[in-house]
Amino acid sequence: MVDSHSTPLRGTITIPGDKSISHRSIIFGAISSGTTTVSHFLKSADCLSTMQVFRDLGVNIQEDDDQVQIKGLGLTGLQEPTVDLDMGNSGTSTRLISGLLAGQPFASRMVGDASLSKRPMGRVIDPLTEMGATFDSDDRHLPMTVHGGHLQGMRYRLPVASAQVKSAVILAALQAEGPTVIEEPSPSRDHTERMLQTFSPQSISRTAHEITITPGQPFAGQAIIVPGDISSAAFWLVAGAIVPGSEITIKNVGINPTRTGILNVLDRMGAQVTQTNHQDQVEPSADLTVTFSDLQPFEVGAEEIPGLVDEVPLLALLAARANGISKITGAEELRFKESDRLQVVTQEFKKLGIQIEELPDGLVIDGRQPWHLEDANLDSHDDHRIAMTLKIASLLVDKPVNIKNFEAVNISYPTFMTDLEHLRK
Ligand SMILES: O=C(O)C1=C[C@@H](OP(=O)(O)O)[C@@H](O)[C@H](O)C1
Ligand SMILES: C=C(OP(=O)(O)O)C(=O)O
Repeated sequence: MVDSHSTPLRGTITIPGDKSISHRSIIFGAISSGTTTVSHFLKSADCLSTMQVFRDLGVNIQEDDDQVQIKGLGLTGLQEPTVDLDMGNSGTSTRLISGLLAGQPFASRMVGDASLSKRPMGRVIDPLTEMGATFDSDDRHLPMTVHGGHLQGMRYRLPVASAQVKSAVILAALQAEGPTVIEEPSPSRDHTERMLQTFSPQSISRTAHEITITPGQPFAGQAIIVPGDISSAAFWLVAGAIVPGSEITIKNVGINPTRTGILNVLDRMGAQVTQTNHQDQVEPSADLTVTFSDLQPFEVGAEEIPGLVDEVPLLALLAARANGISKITGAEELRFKESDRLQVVTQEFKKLGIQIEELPDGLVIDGRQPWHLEDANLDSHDDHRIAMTLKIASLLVDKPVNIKNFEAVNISYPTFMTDLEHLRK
């Protein structure tokens, strides 16, 4: 697609529902008794993959605009699939559903697209095997068949701070014999824990560093309202902070503290972001308003990465507009996402003339150097977050640029361009 120099972004938008919470609402709805209704469900390709997988496991799911109704079958009511379970592009679907299927009395074969088939699955195969499931896989990648087993509870310390791995172990532990205790090296997003607390409060207890799962408890269907996705809001928070003259309000954004790392970094940079209209249901939310401001450089290290893991490409863009050298380290996990996001951000930002250096575990960016467009053919590498980051970057380029496979935005934010057009008016 072709773009030209942009005007300030001004106005108010309501962004789509949170991707992580939308996936989990289907999973917990499916394994509960009774009906679960989900409002403001994210109808993006990733969440539709999760929805189709549960239909293939025999669950009745009805859709009406952004409302979804799930008729739960309980933990023992899922049916053996007669087709391959297609996870599309979604790491979250694959890893969380692997945990659930690890305890089911049948075999399920999971497949995915080219990008997902390159992503590591050993991180769920190892703990789930330790609990009693068995896996056939292509060198610990998709396609992968999980043979559900009779699971035993265990004590497990996560080797990486990953909400997907933690959630896979939680979903398996609900079906195990005896309790499971999970220790986290540093806190990752806790949507699974909060949802479990809502659907089945007796199943979970937690302290600052440990989660204990008690199997065999009842699950009751719920009415879930999904807040806006802070990882989608982040594109507008960054756009508002870097495009001169901008002021953007984003309504009803999820501000779970395990997800708000981007707000902390913006604050340290001197960006102006205000919060109003706080709500607190299963997940806290607020309206966020950002205004253009001068930005100071920042440093982000390993301990902050889990709270902003999907926002690292956007942090690189913020750094490229800051008045100094910024450094991101401890981010090697970025190499295992839809693309190698450290390598791809470096490659694509260099085309914009941004001073960026790739580290084994991060990035160094000098925002003081003016940008010079060196190559107008940008490439999303089929990665939704790269596509949207490059689109926001292109707002500051006064020549047309192309973004190859921009359609990747459909993975998490199908209405991204509609919201951009609204803010440009
Ligand atoms: O649990 C989740 O919903 C997610 C966890 C994160 O992945 P990791 O668990 O691999 O860090 C994140 O990058 C992904 O977009 C969504
Ligand atoms: C990494 C992401 O998602 P997933 O792991 O579910 O593919 C993402 O949305 O940036």
